[in-house]
Amino acid sequence: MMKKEIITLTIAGNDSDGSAGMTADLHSFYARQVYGMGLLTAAVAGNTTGIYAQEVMPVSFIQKQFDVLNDDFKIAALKTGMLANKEVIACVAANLRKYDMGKIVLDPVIMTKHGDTLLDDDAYQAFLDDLMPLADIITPNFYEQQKLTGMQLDTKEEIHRGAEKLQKMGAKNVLMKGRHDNAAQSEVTDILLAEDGQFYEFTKPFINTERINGTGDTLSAVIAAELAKGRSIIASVQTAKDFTYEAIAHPIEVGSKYGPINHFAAQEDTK
Ligand SMILES: Nc1ncnc2c1ncn2[C@@H]1O[C@H](COP(=O)(O)OP(=O)(O)O)[C@@H](O)[C@H]1O
Ligand SMILES: Cc1ncc(COP(=O)(O)O)c(N)n1
Repeated sequence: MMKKEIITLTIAGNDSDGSAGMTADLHSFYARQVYGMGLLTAAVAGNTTGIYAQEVMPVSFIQKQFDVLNDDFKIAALKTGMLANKEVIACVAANLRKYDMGKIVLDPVIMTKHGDTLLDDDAYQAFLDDLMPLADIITPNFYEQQKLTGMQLDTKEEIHRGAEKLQKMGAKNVLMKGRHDNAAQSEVTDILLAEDGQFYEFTKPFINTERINGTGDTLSAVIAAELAKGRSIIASVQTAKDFTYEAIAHPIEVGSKYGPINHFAAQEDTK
């Protein structure tokens, strides 16, 4: 009998150098053995030194991708990445309400590691109002946590309060990714506020490297892949944290500056 594949979707921008965005998501889906599909919202012209141009897809084209995918496939889980502006957010939110596309992982992509902006300033409110209530899990990094909560989150207590604020806005589970900007730190701890109101910590050693393009995409894509398989939030986050760590820990030589992470090694080393 033919094997029925588990379909996982990324709704994201493509980064031409393959380090981040849709390409990193598809690498991650493949490595976690789910069938990956890509609904394109935007494309950026980038390499390991930066992003030099970006184009947003017309909303009518994004709508068409939602319609044709839902006509033909049963999607088990999805993640969102670069959504660019409030018109794209409105389109994505309307379709996530219209179609049942399984579990929803919201990765609030705002800025790249080089400091290039991937979401308009006037789109945060739409993100909070229209998308947060639909999320099974949201995965903000340290910078995005401050932007979305409007709070300064330095201590663990403050991070807990910030996570509770995001959960009250509608996200069922909130994963507050840890800081990794201090060369002297020994660990990176991500804090999950789960649906049951409990906090869980996921800790790995800190790796002092500039080759971390696509870490956030990889983490959220693996969470989506594992949720698509029917695993729990906690098990999915644990696998995603382990996978992303292995991918950072085995550097590969691609490009001259802020390189990508290693999905090949992570595939072999993550259970
Ligand atoms: N230098 C690092 N050493 C170890 N883990 C890291 C490092 N950088 C990021 N991570 C981990 O990678 C995952 C993605 O986090 P992050 O890089 O903050 O996301 P983003 O790409 O959205 O900024 C998290 O689990 C985080 O803990
Ligand atoms: C098109 C696109 N989407 C998302 C990211 C975020 O990348 P990261 O995972 O490093 O935060 C990116 N750099 N480019």
